Amino acid sequence: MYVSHLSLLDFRSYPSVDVELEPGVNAFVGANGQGKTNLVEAIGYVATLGSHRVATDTPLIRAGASRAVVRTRIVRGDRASTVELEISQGKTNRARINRGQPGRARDVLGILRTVLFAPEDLALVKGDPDGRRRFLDQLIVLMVPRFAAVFADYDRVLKQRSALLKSARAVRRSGGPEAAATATLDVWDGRLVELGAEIVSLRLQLVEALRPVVATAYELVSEGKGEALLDYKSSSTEPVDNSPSGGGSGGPGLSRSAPAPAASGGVSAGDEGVRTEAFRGSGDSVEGATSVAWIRERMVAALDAVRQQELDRGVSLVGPHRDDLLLTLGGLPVKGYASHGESWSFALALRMASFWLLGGAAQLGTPPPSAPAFWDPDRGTDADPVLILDDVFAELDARRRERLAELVLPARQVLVTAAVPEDVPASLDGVRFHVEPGAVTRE
Ligand SMILES: Nc1ncnc2c1ncn2[C@@H]1O[C@H](COP(=O)(O)OP(=O)(O)OP(=O)(O)O)[C@@H](O)[C@H]1O
Repeated sequence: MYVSHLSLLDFRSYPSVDVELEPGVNAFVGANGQGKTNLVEAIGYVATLGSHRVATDTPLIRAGASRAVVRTRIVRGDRASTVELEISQGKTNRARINRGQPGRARDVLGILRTVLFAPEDLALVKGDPDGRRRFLDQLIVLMVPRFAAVFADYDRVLKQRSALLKSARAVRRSGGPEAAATATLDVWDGRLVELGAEIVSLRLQLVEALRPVVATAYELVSEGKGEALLDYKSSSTEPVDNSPSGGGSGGPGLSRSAPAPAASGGVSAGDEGVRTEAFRGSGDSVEGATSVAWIRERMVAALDAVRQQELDRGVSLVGPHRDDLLLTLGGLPVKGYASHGESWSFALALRMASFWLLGGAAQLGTPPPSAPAFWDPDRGTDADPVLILDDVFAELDARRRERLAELVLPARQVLVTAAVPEDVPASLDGVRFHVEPGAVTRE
């Protein structure tokens, strides 16, 4: 697929702009702060309904305006769709597809797929677990848009449950009775487990599918220096982390998980908890430990074990919001051990692997990787995502620049931003645009 037209109204620094794009490479070049990232951020927003730079929508609306509009034309095979998104201050965002009636923004998910590389990706490997959870969840929604509702429901339940825990703590501190709050807590626990187990299961399946692809991508990006491994660490089966940010190394408080059921091929979660690494290369044995029913069981037990701690602290300690994607290189954690260059290569490998998994591998002429079990990929119909490389080449040395350029070149469409023309590798030949405040001119 590719984006053939982008039109912005009051989005970031643009009062109004129209850009015709081509399949292949489109490079946006201009000095710092001219609005290059704003353009690709808008395209990424149409695919994910989120920005790679900010967590809320307000900064996306031009200062002084009350709403922003992003309109794109997306070509897939011999079909074209128009998607128009209205981002409003203090109101629900709306979407129009093919100039139809305005509807829910969420309905546009799945029409455009993008994989975006940006300097912010370094935080994906070096930062808090939150970014890595978002990486997994965003990829799941790109594959199966309807799961966006599961994530949204989980967030809502988590908020309600956490508020309840806080008020129970306050009642208790003032010497009041806790019984009413804990009875309501049981109801929220049911919803938390139901939705949480589904999310953990999806993530485990995705990690399983990503693992070999990330290893290959890392080998290609770094030219074979070290083995890149992924592993999923679940708070539902691991000891609870008592640190304020959560998701770090385990601390005391929760008994170790029981072995997986016989249906899982006898794989013991044991000291490893639900660590997908335990299932590497073990064929169908991963199914038992990724089954929603099995995870649900573990989550119920984990919640039971931490109930008192949760009431003491007023915080939800178990569930996918406390999990992490563990990244290791040559047996050592990336965070805290890997060099700057190695961390960068790992981040690039995660994005490259996402691109291949979403269908980009077809362009490379290599066999497509195995899809996660929850996804039935629609390969072969121009499904490969649009690749966005935002300010990435300036961060890489000459060899890795060429390496990355080689890998992305076969993609159906690549959008590149760079402050100076020399930052775009010569092999990425295509259309160039000059960007200056409020205007984008094709060269
Ligand atoms: N909501 C907004 N309203 C008005 N201007 C905004 C808004 N958000 C960002 N800007 C402006 O947009 C500009 C940044 O644009 P952008 O991040 O696209 O720059 P860039 O060309 O990618 O720069 P660099 O090369 O430094 O990464 C800044 O001048 C910033 O003040």
